[in-house]
Amino acid sequence: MKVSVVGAGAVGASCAEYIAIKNFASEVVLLDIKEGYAEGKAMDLMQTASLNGFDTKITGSTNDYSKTANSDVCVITSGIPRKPGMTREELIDINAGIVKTVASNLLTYSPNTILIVVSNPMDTMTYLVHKTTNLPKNKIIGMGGALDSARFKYRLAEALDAPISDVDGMVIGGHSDTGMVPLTRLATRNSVPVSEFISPERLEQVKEDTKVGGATLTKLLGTSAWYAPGAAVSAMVQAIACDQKKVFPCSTFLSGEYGMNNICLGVPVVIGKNGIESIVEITLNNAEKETMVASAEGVSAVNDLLNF
Ligand SMILES: NC(=O)c1ccc[n+]([C@@H]2O[C@H](COP(=O)([O-])OP(=O)(O)OC[C@H]3O[C@@H](n4cnc5c(N)ncnc54)[C@H](O)[C@@H]3O)[C@@H](O)[C@H]2O)c1
Ligand SMILES: O=C(O)C[C@H](O)C(=O)O
Repeated sequence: MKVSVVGAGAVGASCAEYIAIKNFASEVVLLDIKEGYAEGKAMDLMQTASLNGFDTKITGSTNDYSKTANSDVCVITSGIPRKPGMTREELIDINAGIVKTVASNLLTYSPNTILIVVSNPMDTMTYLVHKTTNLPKNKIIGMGGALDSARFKYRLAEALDAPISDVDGMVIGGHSDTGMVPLTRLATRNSVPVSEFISPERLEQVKEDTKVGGATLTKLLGTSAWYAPGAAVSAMVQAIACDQKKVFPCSTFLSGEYGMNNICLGVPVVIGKNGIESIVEITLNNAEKETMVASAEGVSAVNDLLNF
């Protein structure tokens, strides 16, 4: 399995590191536009190999896409991150141009690859890749829900004073401060609904803390987060590499599923060797459906700002 990661910044390097540490890929190519940067990150990471016990070969490239040729999976993390006080949507002008060019360059050398889109505003960037490439929809996957769900579980565990491994939960909808839909009704502690353990008010707080998870970290760090984003991408790449057929909420192009069309939005999907193997349509209650519709309206409004 060969994986290329474009953007050797905070998220790209973290993603490469987690992929290597999990030791399922033979090769990871890091590519960045900044001279020498990806080569430096790759060398630094390779010098952890004997310490961390992995055999994955990590190499770096300054904008030479021939090095990414025949990648099974490509990850797009290139672009600018937000600063405190900004929304992800404010990144659209700069990142749309970068994502469009990067996707096209990657596909020149790896026409059959599976593309994972990370750059923000992620649902709109995923939609842009759909509209500007010929890749089938199962091969374009937006990463947001896996990260948001990990943050949801962190907040649930905190509220329940439980180990994170005891809780389960999922966030669907748009990857934005207002568009996320944490499915509190379906969250469980060891198969028991979390509402058995905490009050409705505390559960509402968990939901709100989850939705602003990225903004909270951006305020603390001065730029957006990278460890959990990198781990989330690596889990998705592993699911493809090992044909795990795991369910992750991912941004995918909807053609009627969940009553939506012509939009990329976070819904549960099965991830395996073909990328998105299937979209899982779960039964939502009316309140959840309404929140999903509002979330989709928010993403569509941002999509409308794209100039293809
Ligand atoms: N979807 C998610 O859940 C999620 C999570 C975290 C970050 N993000 C997004 O990922 C992106 C990257 O975040 P980061 O913290 O790694 O930023 P960063 O600034 O640390 O890294 C971005 C890298 O992209 C490179 N780059 C810019 N233009 C390029 C081009 N045309 N070709 C190749 N490389 C190019 C830059 O040189 C830089 O090294 C941001 O848009 C951020 O908002 C998304
Ligand atoms: O919050 C951000 O801007 C980056 C990313 O989308 C995240 O959720 O960490």
